[in-house]
Amino acid sequence: MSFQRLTRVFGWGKMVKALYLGPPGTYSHQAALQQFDYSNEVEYIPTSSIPECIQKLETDKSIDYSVIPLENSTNGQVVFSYDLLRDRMVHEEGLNRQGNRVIPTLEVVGEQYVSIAHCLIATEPKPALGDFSRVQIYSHPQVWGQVSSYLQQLQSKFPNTTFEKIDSSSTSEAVRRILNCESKRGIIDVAIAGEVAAKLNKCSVVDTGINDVKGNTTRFLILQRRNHRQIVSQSPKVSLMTFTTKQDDPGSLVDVLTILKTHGVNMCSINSRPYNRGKQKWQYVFFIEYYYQNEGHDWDVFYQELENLCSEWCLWGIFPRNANYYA
Ligand SMILES: O=C(O)C(=O)C[C@]1(C(=O)O)C=C[C@@H](O)C=C1
Repeated sequence: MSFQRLTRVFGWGKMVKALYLGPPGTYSHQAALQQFDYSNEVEYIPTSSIPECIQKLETDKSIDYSVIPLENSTNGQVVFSYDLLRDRMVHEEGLNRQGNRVIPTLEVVGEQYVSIAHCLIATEPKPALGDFSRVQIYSHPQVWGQVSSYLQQLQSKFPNTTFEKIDSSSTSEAVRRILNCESKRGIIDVAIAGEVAAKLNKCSVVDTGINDVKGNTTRFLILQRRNHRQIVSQSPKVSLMTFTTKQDDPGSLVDVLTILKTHGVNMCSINSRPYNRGKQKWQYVFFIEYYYQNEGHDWDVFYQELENLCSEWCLWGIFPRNANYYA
């Protein structure tokens, strides 16, 4: 949605405030910039964690949007984000419920796709990694599954060096951390992040294009507080829904998915996350996305059939399919 349209939604001149996983230079930062056309009329506010992106949007009425990573094309779900949505359907106290339907405080209004080009980053231009007994590599935990081959190659290249992965709250935070590490004999601190994070922190890019898979892409969701105003868009629209099945009987999931089939609704993704309902283990919240064809479709009947088969269900939003989905 263009920034001009945003100002129409919010009234001319109101500064739009958008949260992202910071500090500046993260891929989440890139996603926020893409969403708002790099406009300098938007205040991009870094947070220290993905949960903070959601919690602040829910509680601070001055915040308009939040951008969170949802999944990566190489190593799948960003479980931190999935679990935030899951918990807002099944675990939150005082849920706003209408029957089995949960009406969350937030809604999904958009998506962004960011090309992930990881680099190995150091505080010096060409460190001789093999000269160190230990290389401490900092990055966001989601990154390790995107560079596993590269890390194996490093270990093969320097068999006498120990490579240790250290989780950071984000890729750009990882770069900041190596700037603040005190030097220890025989140990070097490096980070894996994007080139922008290296430049913003005046660090050196030691290796580029270290993703296991070329075209590595992370998908982000754009959320706002639910304002009941449906921002209609021309492009194909996608609905994101979470649900749990009433029964554990064989076919209970199929029965729910059959509702989509009988209504001719095209599902484009399905995921699940575990949750514990009381003492029962191995219960799942399902996440489905489907194309929202609203030409004269009787969605009320569709929702009523879901109501009959689901213990909880939650429509998180109907939002435009970003053209980069097809890239
Ligand atoms: O740390 C960042 O730069 C983020 O934006 C987070 C995140 C993620 O959680 O997946 C985003 C894109 C990449 O997959 C790596 C990390």
